[in-house]
Amino acid sequence: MKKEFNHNKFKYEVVSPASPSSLELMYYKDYHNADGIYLGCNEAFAKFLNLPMEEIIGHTDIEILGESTGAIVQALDRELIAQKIAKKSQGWIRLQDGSSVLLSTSKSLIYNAAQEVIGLMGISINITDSYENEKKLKVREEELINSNNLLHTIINTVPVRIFWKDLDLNFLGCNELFANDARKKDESEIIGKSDYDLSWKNEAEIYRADDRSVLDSQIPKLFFEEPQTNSDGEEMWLRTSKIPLYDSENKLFGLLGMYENITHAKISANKLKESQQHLQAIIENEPECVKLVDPNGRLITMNPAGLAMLEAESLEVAQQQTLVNYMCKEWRTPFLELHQKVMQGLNASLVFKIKGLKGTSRWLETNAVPMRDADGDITALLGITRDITQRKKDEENIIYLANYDSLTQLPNRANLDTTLHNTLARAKRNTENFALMFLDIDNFKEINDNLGHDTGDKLLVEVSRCLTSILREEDTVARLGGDEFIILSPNTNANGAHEVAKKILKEIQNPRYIDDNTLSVTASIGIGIYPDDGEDKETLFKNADTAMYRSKREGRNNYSFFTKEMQISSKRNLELSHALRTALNNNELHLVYQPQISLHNQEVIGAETLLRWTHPEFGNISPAEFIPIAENNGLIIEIGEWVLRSATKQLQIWIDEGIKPFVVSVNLSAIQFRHANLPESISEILKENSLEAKYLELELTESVTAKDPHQAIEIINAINEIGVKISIDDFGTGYSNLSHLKKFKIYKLKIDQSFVQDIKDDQEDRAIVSAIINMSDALGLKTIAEGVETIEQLQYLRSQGCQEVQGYYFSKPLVAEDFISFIKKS
Ligand SMILES: Nc1nc2c(ncn2[C@@H]2O[C@@H]3COP(=O)(O)O[C@H]4[C@@H](O)[C@H](n5cnc6c(=O)[nH]c(N)nc65)O[C@@H]4COP(=O)(O)O[C@H]3[C@H]2O)c(=O)[nH]1
Repeated sequence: MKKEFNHNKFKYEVVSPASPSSLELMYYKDYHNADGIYLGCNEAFAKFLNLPMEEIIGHTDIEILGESTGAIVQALDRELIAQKIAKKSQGWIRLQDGSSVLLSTSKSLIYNAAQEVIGLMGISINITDSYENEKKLKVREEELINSNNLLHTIINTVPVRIFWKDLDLNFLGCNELFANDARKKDESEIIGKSDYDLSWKNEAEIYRADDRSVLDSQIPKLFFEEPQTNSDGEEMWLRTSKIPLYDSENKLFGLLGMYENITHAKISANKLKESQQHLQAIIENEPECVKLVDPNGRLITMNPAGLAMLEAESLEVAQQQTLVNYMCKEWRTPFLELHQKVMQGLNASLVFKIKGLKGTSRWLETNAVPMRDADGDITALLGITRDITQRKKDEENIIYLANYDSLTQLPNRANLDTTLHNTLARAKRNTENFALMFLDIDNFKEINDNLGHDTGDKLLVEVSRCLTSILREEDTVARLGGDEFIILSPNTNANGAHEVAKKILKEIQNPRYIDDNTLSVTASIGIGIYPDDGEDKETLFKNADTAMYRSKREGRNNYSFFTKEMQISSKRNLELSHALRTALNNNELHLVYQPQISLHNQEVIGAETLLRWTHPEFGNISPAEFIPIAENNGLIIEIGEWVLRSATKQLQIWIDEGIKPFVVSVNLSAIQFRHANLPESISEILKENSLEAKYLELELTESVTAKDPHQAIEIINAINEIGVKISIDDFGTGYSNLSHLKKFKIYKLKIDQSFVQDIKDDQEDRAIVSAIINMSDALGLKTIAEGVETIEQLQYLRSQGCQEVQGYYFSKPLVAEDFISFIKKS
């Protein structure tokens, strides 16, 4: 049977006293039977469950809280009842609306008189909110701890010294690095101390002044550099920032200071600055231009030497135009190419010409390299530029000197060679003619010798001017040296050359007033025409030269074209010249002797020695042909000596053989005559052959003595001193000066055979012969006539008082044996 529960009483006694607290949930349940029917609860409980009282009282937990929560509550209740203990517990329960609440519950058991548990009373407090608050608080606390830890870690990890001070400038805290700098264990030894208490006492006042200024102004002072002395007395450099500190109410309570030790950086920076200054000083004083040009070709900077080259008073003035505008036009593109090359990372150099702001032109040579930033990107062109104007001038001068004749400023041989080379190439290409002329001023040596080299030089300059003015622009006049000029006339045939040569001969004769002398000169010209007279440089040169000699031979003041006949003769000349070199050794030379007869008694009084050359291939070659060749190739000295030696030797042999001594005359070439040791050589030869000097006579042509009469007198005197006689050959053909003739110690004049030949018919020749004999007589000289072939000639000569003769009339030149027979016969 169900035991009735006096719930009204219970309600009064148990629920009421607790009811003042609206937070406490009170209830009691009947557990007389096991279902735990609610017998009562307070308003708060009903409100908590959001149920009217009548839906609670008389109902079980399963009915009120639902199957699962109700069963759990009932199980807990039953556990208490079984254990017969009251219990305070906390636990979540899930309400019918799905929400969960945390209840702090105290449950007490209700006994009947028989001490049997008949019910249970519970008081619960909904602590869900306080639990949540507590949880949030805990999270915040943890966050705070974490951020504190983080801050602490940061403060002690960053490589920056950090400290903070109060308004009295005492330390409130610091990081480990700061404590370390102050040689303290940690911040505990810093807190409360001032800068005066730390190792940087000396700087304390500076720091505090900074602190005060930050606190007074409440304006942060950032990144300033200041010194510090550490406890070891070493000076350090700091980069410091100081910031005012505010509390949560925005009230200033101190300052935060941070600094980095920048001693190393400072030293490096100082060193860098120092070396930069050093470098700057070098660049400023560098005599070469140092410049930086940006990628767009604008001048970034330039040293004074560079500004001077641009004739700019300052960098700003120089920067008013882009650098390329200073270049002379033809150098702008190469300069832009150089700039581009450097901007692509290559080194480059260039020689170019600029015009400065004041108009001065300069040659410059630049070496340019790319300048890169820390990332390796090219930011500018660095150029070192030197002024090479003088070098260029020198080079031009050298090129000029190498190509132009310094006296006349005409192209020289080297220059002519190049021009000739080009003219040849063009003429070949276009099948054109051109003329090459050799021009030699007639008797220039006499002008030089008589009027002096200065006058000679001035004359050459005048002649050069004359030639240049006559010729076309495309013609070239070159001076080869001395009085030799070359005229190169492109696109000119023989007719054209003919006109040019005529014009030159006419104009060159114009009188010129030089150094108080009025000079009128003539010239001899030789002309070669391409391609007829030579298809290459050498042949043309040679042939024009040959033609020029023809002009000379033909009396000067004229021009000659090169001819086939000259070509043959020049070929033969060349061959003979070669053959002559071996003639002596091959015994191809021998002497013949032509008797000289006294008209007084018809006796042989002498012999003229004449040279003969018999070549195995060319046969007998006339001395008139080979002597000039020997003179040209220099063999005349050797051959002349051989003649002298052989003739004197032969005479001595004859004398030794008992022949009555007579005089042998030997022809002396002009070259032999002027050879330095002629007198010594004659003495030696005479000595060698033990011949008395009086038996030797030397024949000189008139021209030999005419060339340099003063020198000729000296040589003749020296020969006379040895005792050797001298006669003048071919007299009458040259330009002998009678006054000079008197001074020469000669003893005989030889009348040239050209006068003798026509004596019979030519009145003029007769007059000349007669005049020579008379003059010779007057000067106390003997006369001999050569080339006497007829009795008429002989008679005339005798009638005029000529003393000696030689010629075919008496005998041809004879070999030694025949000559001796001739003597013996006569
Ligand atoms: N028509 C004609 N000719 C006659 C007559 N009598 C002599 N002759 C030639 O006339 C030339 C005279 O010699 P030259 O006037 O000294 O002219 C010489 C002389 O200048 C030069 N010569 C010859 N031998 C020597 C030498 O050993 N040394 C040098 N330097 N010159 C030489 O060569 C020239 C020519 O010599 P050659 O041919 O031997 O010619 C010789 C001689 O053979 C004559 O009655 N009628």
